Amino acid sequence: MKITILGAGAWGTALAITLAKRHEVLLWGRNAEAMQAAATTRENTAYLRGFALPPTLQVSADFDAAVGHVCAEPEASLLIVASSVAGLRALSEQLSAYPIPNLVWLCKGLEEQTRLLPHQIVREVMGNNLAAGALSGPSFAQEVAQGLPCALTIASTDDALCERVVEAVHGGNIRIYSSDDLIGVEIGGAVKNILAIATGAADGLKLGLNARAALITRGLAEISRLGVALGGRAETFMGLSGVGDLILTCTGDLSRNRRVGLGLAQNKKLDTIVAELGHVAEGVRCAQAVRALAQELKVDMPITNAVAAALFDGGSVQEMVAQLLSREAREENR
Ligand SMILES: NC(=O)C1=CN([C@@H]2O[C@H](COP(=O)(O)OP(=O)(O)OC[C@H]3O[C@@H](n4cnc5c(N)ncnc54)[C@H](O)[C@@H]3O)[C@@H](O)[C@H]2O)C=CC1
Ligand SMILES: O=C(CO)COP(=O)(O)O
Repeated sequence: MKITILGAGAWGTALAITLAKRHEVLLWGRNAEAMQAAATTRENTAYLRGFALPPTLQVSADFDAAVGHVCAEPEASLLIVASSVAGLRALSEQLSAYPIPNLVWLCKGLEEQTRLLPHQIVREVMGNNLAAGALSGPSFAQEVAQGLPCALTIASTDDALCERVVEAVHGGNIRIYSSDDLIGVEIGGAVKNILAIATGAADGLKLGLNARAALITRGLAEISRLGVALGGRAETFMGLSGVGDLILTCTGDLSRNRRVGLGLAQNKKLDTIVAELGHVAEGVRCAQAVRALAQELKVDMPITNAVAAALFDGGSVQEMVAQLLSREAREENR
């Protein structure tokens, strides 16, 4: 199969390395100099240092050639957008000029200004008729690049697209499950990043494993409440893109979002933490949007609110913890 991956960040590069073992893969990045260097040194030093790009993997900064790679054979190709949420709209607009056969995106979050989920951005720009979906689930780029086992969910209402993604990605050490609950899968992927910031902060403050378990569990309740209010299905949040990715991101030190929380606990400034990461932390970008959406829908999301306050309202993580602990007692399942 011919596969183009648009976006040569950590995740796009890791997936390209993996899929190039089985398919004709082209990895596109917008920085021509960096792509030229990656093509020559066979390493993406800016985003995924230490992992060799397979000799068969094509690397390019030529957008037209990258999209042409998959448009020529629509029956045997897949286009994957691996940018951050912030880049999805611009890339969708660029793609509108091409006869795209099918499209998958990997980003997790809400668009900051519009509060839209990735599938809503794609539909707004490219219309409803495109075969499209989100590939999500617990998947640290570095582990996937190493070839370690991983399970993901492809979410789309288009069965043929799900089959195409299974054909392209399932196999070796990667398992792909399908779901038609796009809202549920995308809400799980977006909100877990905010909860990973909270858990990183709690761990950084050395609040203990009990606190960590409580945050993850009550975080799952927040994801589920918001997701159901938006039309997602409760069972989705018990799956890979819900509790699966939540556990990974809250507990794994490879998580950039968790590292934001750890940095806040050291009283570092948010700007400094983000600059040191060198990668996107989507939880920072969408915490305000999720807080506003929850308020609008009257969904109770105290952990999300506390994280947004610590990030943007001048609060400290110590205050965040105090605020959460001072809440009144309540029934667990309401
Ligand atoms: N790194 C990981 O382990 C995983 C990341 N994700 C998600 O995938 C998305 C990308 O993550 P990473 O690759 O890790 O981020 P990264 O920070 O390593 O790279 C971000 C990529 O997005 C590109 N980008 C940003 N704005 C763009 C624009 N306007 N036009 C074109 N490209 C643009 C950057 O050039 C870069 O290639 C995020 O939404 C992240 O939450 C999902 C699963 C795993
Ligand atoms: O989504 C991820 C793993 O599934 C990566 O999480 P971070 O963006 O926090 O590193």
